[in-house]
Amino acid sequence: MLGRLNHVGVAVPSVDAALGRYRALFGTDAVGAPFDLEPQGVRVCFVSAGNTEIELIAPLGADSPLRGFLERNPAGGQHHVAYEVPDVEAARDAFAGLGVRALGEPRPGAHGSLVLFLHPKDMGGVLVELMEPPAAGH
Ligand SMILES: CC[C@H](C(=O)O)C(=O)SCCNC(=O)CCNC(=O)[C@H](O)C(C)(C)COP(=O)(O)OP(=O)(O)OC[C@H]1O[C@@H](n2cnc3c(N)ncnc32)[C@H](O)[C@@H]1OP(=O)(O)O
Ligand SMILES: [Co+2]
Repeated sequence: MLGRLNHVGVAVPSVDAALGRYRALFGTDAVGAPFDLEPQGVRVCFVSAGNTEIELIAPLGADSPLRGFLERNPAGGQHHVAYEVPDVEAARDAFAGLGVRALGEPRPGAHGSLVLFLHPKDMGGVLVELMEPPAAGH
């Protein structure tokens, strides 16, 4: 049901403040440029980690889905894992058949392709992001 691990989401209080640490950990060239994804309520920066990526995310706006997580974990922490699936809606239906709840509707994510989240309480305590493979160049 799940394909390649695309990224690991790491919540931080401030993406921009975290960049120095990630440049030291992975090298300057591995760290992309931060950008705002307002419809998803997050500021994002991707860090290349060889066979996958780290997605640094910080809250953007009062209704950000990260607010509760950062209240519980003020220093930040590992937030979600994102797996590629060929068709997000088909995957949602397959998971629904297993009793796994989707959170909201499919929406364009940080790579421009459709993403959808599965409830951590139905996934062994892990917030799982389903994402369609990004187009070349994303
Ligand atoms: C889309 C852009 C980008 C991309 O890759 O393209 C992103 O990845 S953006 C990532 C941010 N967006 C989201 O996370 C959207 C989906 N998330 C949500 O809808 C909420 O964050 C939700 C419902 C997972 C959690 O909401 P909230 O923090 O308000 O907490 P709740 O009280 O409703 O939590 C219920 C229950 O779940 C546990 N929980 C919460 N977050 C996580 C987590 N990240 N990992 C594991 N478990 C989590 C929480 O502790 C509660 O447990 P309980 O035992 O009931 O206390
Ligand atoms: Co993500």
